[in-house]
Amino acid sequence: MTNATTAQKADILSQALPYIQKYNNKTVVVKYGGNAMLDDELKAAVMGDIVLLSCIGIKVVLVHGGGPEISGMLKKIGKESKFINGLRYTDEETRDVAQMVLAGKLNKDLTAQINAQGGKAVGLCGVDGGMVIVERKGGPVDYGFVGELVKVNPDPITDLLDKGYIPVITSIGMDSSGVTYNINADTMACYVASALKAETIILMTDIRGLLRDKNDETTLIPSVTISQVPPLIGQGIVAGGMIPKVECCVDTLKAGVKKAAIIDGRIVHAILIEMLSDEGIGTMIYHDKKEEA
Ligand SMILES: Nc1ncnc2c1ncn2[C@@H]1O[C@H](COP(=O)(O)OP(=O)(O)O)[C@@H](O)[C@H]1O
Ligand SMILES: CC(=O)N[C@@H](CCC(=O)OP(=O)(O)O)C(=O)O
Repeated sequence: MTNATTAQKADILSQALPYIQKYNNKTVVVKYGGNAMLDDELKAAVMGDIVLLSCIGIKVVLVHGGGPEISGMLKKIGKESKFINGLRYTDEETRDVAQMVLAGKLNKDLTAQINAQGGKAVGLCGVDGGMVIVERKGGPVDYGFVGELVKVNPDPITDLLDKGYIPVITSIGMDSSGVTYNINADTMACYVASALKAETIILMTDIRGLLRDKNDETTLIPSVTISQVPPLIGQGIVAGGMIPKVECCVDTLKAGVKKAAIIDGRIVHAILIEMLSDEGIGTMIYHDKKEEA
């Protein structure tokens, strides 16, 4: 589009009007993380898109992870990362590293980038304002200091949104006695979007979307319904880090979020294409009966 004439640019802008109207004053949760967050140029473009969405009256909440950066820091201190079902096994030292990397480094870097591009961002994690209360994740597998939801207090987020700020939230929570926990960032995005009853949740990742064969990008599944998800996991088609993503989409839809999509964060302006055009990219997850909310 660099060679577009002024008239073409005006035309594209005017085509975005219905979408701008559709999302005006609505809450949209964007999850960003993984390898899609490692490229500085791409990261700056994503933060620019977030600022743009905020400027056109959309209440954007950015939830971010930083798994590769946590793994990198653990490696520096001589610790190997271990994942079970897409979740990091988090001993106490790993929890401390995750907290430092996510809440200390990445949250402030992303907040700074948005502010530098003219946005008004405030960086938080689930501990701030007692926003995300969790307990140690139960079940047959011990994940260590991985948190599972007890409750979300969305007030700090809605207060910021009402004042025109962009909340930038990372995936550390606390229990009722003040112990902090590591949370998968997709799961955190689900907690936040569900509590806010957001219009849409968009998960940006480093792959085209949900694939029938994860090694073949031509096998993109453009849409699935909630009831099609468990068999996809059961048959091993959805595995690893894709599990918390699809589960996040299903849980948010069940909580009343209208639209959930997994999109390719490596595509420049992927969020704008997804939100402000008819060109759905990636995979959309729907309710079984309602094709489009
Ligand atoms: N069916 C599938 N379709 C797409 N990706 C899949 C699938 N099953 C497993 N994956 C893996 O899930 C990864 C995305 O999860 P993850 O690496 O945790 O993302 P992020 O770091 O962006 O949160 C993909 O890169 C891919 O390797
Ligand atoms: C429990 C758990 O797995 N926590 C994640 C939190 C970060 C994350 O999810 O980051 P991405 O979105 O970049 O993958 C972790 O430690 O890697």
